[in-house]
Amino acid sequence: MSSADTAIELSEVVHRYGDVTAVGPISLTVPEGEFLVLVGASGCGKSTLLRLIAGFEEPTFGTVRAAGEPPVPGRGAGLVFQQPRLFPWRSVGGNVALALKYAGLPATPAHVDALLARVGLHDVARRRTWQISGGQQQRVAIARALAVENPLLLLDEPFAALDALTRERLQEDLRGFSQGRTSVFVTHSVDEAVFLGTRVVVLTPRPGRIALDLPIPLPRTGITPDELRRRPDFAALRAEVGAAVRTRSTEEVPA
Ligand SMILES: Nc1ncnc2c1ncn2[C@@H]1O[C@H](COP(=O)(O)OP(=O)(O)OP(=O)(O)O)[C@@H](O)[C@H]1O
Repeated sequence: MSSADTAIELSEVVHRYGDVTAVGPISLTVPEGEFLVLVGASGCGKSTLLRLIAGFEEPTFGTVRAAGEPPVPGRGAGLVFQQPRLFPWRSVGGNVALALKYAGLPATPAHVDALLARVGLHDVARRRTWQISGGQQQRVAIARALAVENPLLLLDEPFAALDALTRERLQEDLRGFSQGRTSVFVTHSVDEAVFLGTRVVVLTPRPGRIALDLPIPLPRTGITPDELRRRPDFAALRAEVGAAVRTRSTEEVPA
């Protein structure tokens, strides 16, 4: 693969917090346009890996490259967390406008409206963030992440705090928002991983290493979520990922 096709490259990455080795060694190449999902037991280092890719952490050993360069926090990547982390003193549109400004882009009402329309929020730009639902707040967080031009989307359990129906709807829509972009998504949910990912990586318990690296060759268009979930190959992939998560969760891996 040429480096032009590589969005993210981790080479022999180890990350330690003091004496605790949280991650690694991990080597991983993520091609452009891939939707990579990281799954694993609590504390196995998924968020640490995402923070390394975002440039919020520096690896103790090894190298991390995003678009061929060491990642710079706040540049080139849009982040979405479990909590929407919106500014309550700003309107919905004001939150998106701030992200556009921060990305060095014009924060005109037309730009803001276009981003909100992309995440299905056509008519809430003037509302305060507490006047919209939790699912809508998370859509604003996604719009804000999409404000960066051609962003790498880094999502850390973004739907974990939502009710099941809202979560399903957002999963479905995220498949659309992320089309043509590179995404890395962290979750505990095996079903969510197989539904969203074009590739699923299961991590071992701490220190997080790759236990399973599985391509997900399921159709992404022209099929309803219900049809997709009813396919035998969806069930088979879910079983394979589930087995890897359970196996690795019960083994003792020394720190
Ligand atoms: N800032 C920190 N200082 C010290 N230890 C940390 C720090 N952040 C994370 N850790 C430890 O590193 C390990 C990996 O944490 P991390 O949050 O990356 O795991 P995770 O897989 O995302 O967990 P969860 O699924 O519970 O969110 C854990 O043992 C955690 O306690």
